[in-house]
Amino acid sequence: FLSKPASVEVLGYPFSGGQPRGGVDEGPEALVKAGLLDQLSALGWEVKFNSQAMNDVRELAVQEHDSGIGKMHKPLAVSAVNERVAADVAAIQERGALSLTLGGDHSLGMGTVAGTKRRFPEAALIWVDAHADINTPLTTDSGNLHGCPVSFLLGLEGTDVPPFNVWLQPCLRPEDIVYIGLRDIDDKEKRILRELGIKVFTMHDVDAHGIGRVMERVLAHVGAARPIHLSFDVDALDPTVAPSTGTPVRGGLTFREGHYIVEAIAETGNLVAVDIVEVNPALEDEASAAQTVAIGCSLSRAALGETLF
Ligand SMILES: N[C@@H](CSCCS(N)(=O)=O)C(=O)O
Ligand SMILES: [Mn+2]
Ligand SMILES: [Mn+2]
Ligand SMILES: [Mn+2]
Repeated sequence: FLSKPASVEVLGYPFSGGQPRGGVDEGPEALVKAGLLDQLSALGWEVKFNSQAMNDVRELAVQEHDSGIGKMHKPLAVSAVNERVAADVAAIQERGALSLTLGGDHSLGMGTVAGTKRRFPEAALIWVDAHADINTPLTTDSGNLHGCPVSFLLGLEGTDVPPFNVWLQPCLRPEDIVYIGLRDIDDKEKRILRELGIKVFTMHDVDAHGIGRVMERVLAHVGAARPIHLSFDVDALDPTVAPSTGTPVRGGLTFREGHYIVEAIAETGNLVAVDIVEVNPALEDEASAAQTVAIGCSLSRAALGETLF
């Protein structure tokens, strides 16, 4: 699906409005400072970094009178930022490049996936996460919109609200999405997942079958000839592996399981978009932050084809 020679356009969105913890907006800068762009060039990719988008989002993130609509926190900021994200990602893919989005919190998935779906309506979505991020404005308890992007993409009840519905139309079908790594799902989210028959591989499945078999099943569900959007929340990894993230949950993916997921997807040659989100360099100690940033870089390299041999 990508024109050759392969070029990757990197978007860094310093956005934290989908959740309450400061620092996740420092994720993009930390990943770039760690040398990610040079690392991707070293893999042979033509790399472009959109620093203008990074600065624009800092402004879009500040919205007046952004007190919640219903229970939602900062809906105006989340909507304004993601409207821009969708346009940026779609434009990158119109140019035949792969889009790599560095977060920032996972509410950015609303924009990145909407952008991919404009260019590739048939795209599949692989959501690697400890959480399902499928709460709606009506089911959320926290009001944090980083727990809701998938419901907006599906157009579930309660998501057809301004300002989101000004720019976002439902663009994802339940059969388009596959989850890997789930282990902290709210009761109302479980009901949604079951009612929609969404494909879910929890940590229990990873334990039972091993990551190799799980990926065979994930890719069989996706199908061999479909563009793939990978949205990777680093909290899918075990907190001992990626400690600096806002909502850590014990019992996560090992370093190798996380990388194998990405390697197996990269191997298909069908990857058109990657999100690496929820890296929060302000959390825990400096060593933990450096470790988490380094893993964000290595997952990005794996997505762009870096292999062990
Ligand atoms: N389900 C919870 C937690 S959501 C965690 C969001 S993320 N993007 O996975 O960190 C909620 O809705 O607040
Ligand atoms: Mn998430
Ligand atoms: Mn998560
Ligand atoms: Mn999180």
